[in-house]
Amino acid sequence: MSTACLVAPGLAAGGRAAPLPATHGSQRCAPGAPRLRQAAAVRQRRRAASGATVAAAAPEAPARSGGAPTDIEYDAVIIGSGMGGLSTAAQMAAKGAKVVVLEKYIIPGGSAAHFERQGFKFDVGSSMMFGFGDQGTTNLMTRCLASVGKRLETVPDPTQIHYHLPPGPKHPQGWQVKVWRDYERFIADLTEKFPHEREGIRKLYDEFWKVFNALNTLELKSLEEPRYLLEQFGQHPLACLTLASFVATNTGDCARKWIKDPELLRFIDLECFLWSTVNADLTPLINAGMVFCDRHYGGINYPIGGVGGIPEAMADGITELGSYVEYKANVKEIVLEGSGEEQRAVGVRLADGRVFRGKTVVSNATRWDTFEGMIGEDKLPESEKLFRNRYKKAPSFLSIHIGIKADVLPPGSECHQIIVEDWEKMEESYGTLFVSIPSLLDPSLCPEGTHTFHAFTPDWIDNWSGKERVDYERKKEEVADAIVARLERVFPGLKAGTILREVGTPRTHRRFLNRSDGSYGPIPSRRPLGMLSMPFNRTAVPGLYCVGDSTFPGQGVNAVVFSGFGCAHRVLCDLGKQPTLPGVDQAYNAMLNAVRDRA
Ligand SMILES: NC(=O)c1ccc[n+]([C@@H]2O[C@H](COP(=O)([O-])OP(=O)(O)OC[C@H]3O[C@@H](n4cnc5c(N)ncnc54)[C@H](O)[C@@H]3O)[C@@H](O)[C@H]2O)c1
Ligand SMILES: CC(C)=CCC/C(C)=C/C=C/C(C)=C/C=C/C(C)=C/C=C/C=C(C)/C=C/C=C(C)/C=C/C=C(\C)CCC=C(C)C
Repeated sequence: MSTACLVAPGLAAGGRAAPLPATHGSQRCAPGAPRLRQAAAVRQRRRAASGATVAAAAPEAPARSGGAPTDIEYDAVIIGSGMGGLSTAAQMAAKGAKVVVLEKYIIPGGSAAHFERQGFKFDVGSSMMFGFGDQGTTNLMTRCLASVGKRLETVPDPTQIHYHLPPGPKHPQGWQVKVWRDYERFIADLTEKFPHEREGIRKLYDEFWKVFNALNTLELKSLEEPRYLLEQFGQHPLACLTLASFVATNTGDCARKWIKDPELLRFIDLECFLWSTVNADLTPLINAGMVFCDRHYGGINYPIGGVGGIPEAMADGITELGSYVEYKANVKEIVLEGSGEEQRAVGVRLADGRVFRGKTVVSNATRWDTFEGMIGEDKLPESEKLFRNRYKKAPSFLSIHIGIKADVLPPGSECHQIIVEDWEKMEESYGTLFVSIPSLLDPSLCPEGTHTFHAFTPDWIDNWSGKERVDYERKKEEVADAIVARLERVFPGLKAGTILREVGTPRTHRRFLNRSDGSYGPIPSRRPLGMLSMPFNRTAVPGLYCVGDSTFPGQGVNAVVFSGFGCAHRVLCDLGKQPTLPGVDQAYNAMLNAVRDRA
């Protein structure tokens, strides 16, 4: 059985979990409450929530599907209800636009959905949630939900990650470190492992704060829109100049400026790899600033009832604002009208023959699926050829969802853990093991005395191609057994304590998430020019926009939500629903394209 074929969504309603105090300078966070107290509090809040009046996610996700009319022209026809597509729809609907989101699957969320088996609720993919803070401007999840009148109860995670690391010259037995929500505690623990790098560690992580503090002052909108940029430069010149000075920088350059120890540099590579799937040299510094600081500022927060509650709440909010989310709507073609340079996207055609017309079309599918599948390889614009030279598909994942007996977990286990046994194999298939146990934060996800345990590791579709059903099923179990055996080092008794297990492969991801080769997203084929290499939302086809992890800033739920904020803003300007500066707009975008073509 595959990872994401049947879903019974259901989640809690209720008020927001009490935020942890933030103070680094003024912005660092205290560690979360002890686990047991926290779990009891969650149960109590869930009980209270059943009678709560706070606007929150409603459980019946796909209930409103099926009613989107085909006889109107939408402001935007949005392909895909991943968090990129939904956040675009939410921002547009909140500004009074009429949109329709067309989703091939039966529920919203894409990589950020969840599914249920025998009383265990599992996240399909995403489980480490950034952007749920309630201060600043980088709390994109909170703000996106709020734009459609929703707010989810979340549980603060006291750590972002517990790393289990391989032996090295300074640590012949291997070593461990936890990224605490409390910034100073994390820095102190890391410094204890590398006392000779005390100053470098502080300087490097302080550099990330410069980026984050700048981002956290700006209103976050489309970087393709000059009026907004000019306003931001006018209101926050220092923040904008700081970001401008970092736009072309990668994290590796910055790391080597401050750190010399090769083992510590490998750790910085891993800090990047775990979310960007590439090492520090290929990871834009601006993205790193966002990830390495928001985990201490807004913190990592788990939505009670499961990650899939986020897209469900968004879909509800969008429909409540008079727009539409349509499931089992498989877009086969982007309809183009006109000829030559005049050709523009005017709608989409579904597999069942229905046509939805729009003033604009926004694709949340990957760029490969959008241009190969829905437009045609023969019509590939030059800019997309350039994209394919610069970016390739990241591997997919092998996913093992396990329902386990609670006593398998060592006392004090953290929700998110990473295991690397050999630095040389970190980036290889099956090299790094990722573990997520969200029931540690939200016990409502599974029966009492059990936990939901999701282990995953990078894997390529080629490892699974051309296999007959029986061989495919056998290989799935063999590979999963080998990974479970390796996990036993950290979780002794995992195999014996397994109640149920389901294995998903890159083929599963391709089939259910509709992502080319099941890929996690684009990764640079060569050193990128910081954030400048990745395309924004406009495409070379007039009227067609892309959103999601094929656009700046790339993979990550909060990242694709940012791309949704940017996309909605750009589309609304192009529709004349938000102010822009027409003459300057054209010149600015021509200049931006010229710079990016050379990037
Ligand atoms: N934080 C974590 O722990 C974690 C883990 C895994 C993934 N992620 C990230 O979550 C992010 C979510 O990304 P996203 O919004 O860009 O994409 P997505 O893949 O989540 O969503 C795309 C949606 O488009 C739909 N779709 C594709 N082709 C279609 C078609 N022809 N017709 C109709 N619908 C179609 C898919 O079914 C899917 O629902 C990704 O960046 C991923 O890397 C995060
Ligand atoms: C004109 C121009 C261009 C410029 C000028 C200057 C300026 C003003 C600039 C500005 C800029 C900006 C605004 C930017 C922004 C940015 C952003 C927002 C970014 C964001 C990012 C984010 C990210 C990247 C995120 C990510 C995350 C992720 C991916 C996560 C993941 C996770 C995982 C996978 C984990 C798992 C683990 C375990 C389970 C263990």
